[in-house]
Amino acid sequence: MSLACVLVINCGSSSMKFSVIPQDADQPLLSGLAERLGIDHAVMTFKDRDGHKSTVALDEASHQHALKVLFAKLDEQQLLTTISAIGHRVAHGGSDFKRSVRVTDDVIEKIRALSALAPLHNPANLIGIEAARALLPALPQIAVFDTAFHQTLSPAAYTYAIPLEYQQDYQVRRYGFHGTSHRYIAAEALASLDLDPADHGIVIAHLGNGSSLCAVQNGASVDTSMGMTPLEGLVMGTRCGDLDFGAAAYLAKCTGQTLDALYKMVNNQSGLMGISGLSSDCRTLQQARDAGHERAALAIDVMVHRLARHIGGHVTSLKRFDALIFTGGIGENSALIRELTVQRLQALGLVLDQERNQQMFGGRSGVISKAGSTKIAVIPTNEEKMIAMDAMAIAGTN
Ligand SMILES: Nc1ncnc2c1ncn2[C@@H]1O[C@H](COP(=O)(O)OP(=O)(O)O)[C@@H](O)[C@H]1O
Ligand SMILES: CC(=O)OP(=O)(O)O
Ligand SMILES: [Mg+2]
Repeated sequence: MSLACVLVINCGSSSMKFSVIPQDADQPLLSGLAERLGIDHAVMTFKDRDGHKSTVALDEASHQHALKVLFAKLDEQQLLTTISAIGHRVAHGGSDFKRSVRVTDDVIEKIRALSALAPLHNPANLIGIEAARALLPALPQIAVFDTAFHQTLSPAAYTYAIPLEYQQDYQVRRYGFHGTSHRYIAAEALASLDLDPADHGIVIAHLGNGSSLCAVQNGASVDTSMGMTPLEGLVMGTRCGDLDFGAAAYLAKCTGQTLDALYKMVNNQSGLMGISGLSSDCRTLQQARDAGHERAALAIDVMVHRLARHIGGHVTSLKRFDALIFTGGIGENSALIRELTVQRLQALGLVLDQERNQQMFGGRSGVISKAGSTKIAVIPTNEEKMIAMDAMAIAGTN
């Protein structure tokens, strides 16, 4: 085994995920997560190649400090010298970035300029890039954008129906997110579902804390549910997804809240959390629903209703419909959400195999539809692997 590894860094608003991936193997040598950054009681969890976990408290709840602790750990485990490139997840690449790129001063400035379009994500991504640059200045850094895979959307799919000047002057349009995950799943599906590379159509449901759908025609994204920001579309952990702008304007008038306050409300206090009043976590809500918690049950119903409705919409953006694929923490693990969703899709010819559905969790992959149905499958996503592959390709050729 060659020792060359890619360090993958995914800085979220309050977390930092990382993974050390060898060039010639799938399994990370070390991976983990720093949580509660910017809040308090921040902790960092490491998982070694055998799956053993250890957790340390962070003295300082910042991304910079979390990166320092990570680099100290890499040094202690003699992994630091194996790293030959660093790959970063960047949420918003706007119209500037159609593919992954090597980070330069100019790239950093463009990512900074796009921060207004992804205020929860891009500033955190930049902290990761700048801290890694300061700590390991000699290594090539590669930015991998959530938006890049959706650059194939047609104007019909990305244009909002407001005066076109706003798109021309302010780049207000649909960009879409989770593209690294959708790209990975689209490639995996080709082989595992035996699709014709030149003639296929699939809908991917990436359901995690943030959730989005993607319609993929012959390997290219043709439609997606997230918009100019990662707020639009499906019901998520704390994000409301689609909301009538009229309702927001009415609320602003009735409650006297500013636009900023309402923007925080729809991003941070809505979705599953807002409806249930209990939690943003799907697992917690499923347990509460089983115990008779009415608002938890309503939150799940609303999420599933929106999901099925959008899947139907995304099918209309395809020329043919070969498969519905579930991925992400909820999509990969929740037999209940998959069952409730597919129940609503009978008109599309989707029929679930109950037994197979129940067996699909914890990283398993397979078809969960009955014979004769349009295929339904679960495929675990791997954004880190995709980021590592891009980083290796770009670092190796530059
Ligand atoms: N067994 C499970 N059943 C239902 N939901 C689950 C299960 N395991 C994880 N989830 C849900 O997955 C979501 C997190 O998804 P994930 O993709 O890991 O998040 P992130 O977007 O932060 O990467 C949470 O809502 C969590 O409750
Ligand atoms: C873009 C987005 O929603 O990302 P996440 O799922 O990490 O919040
Ligand atoms: Mg996610």
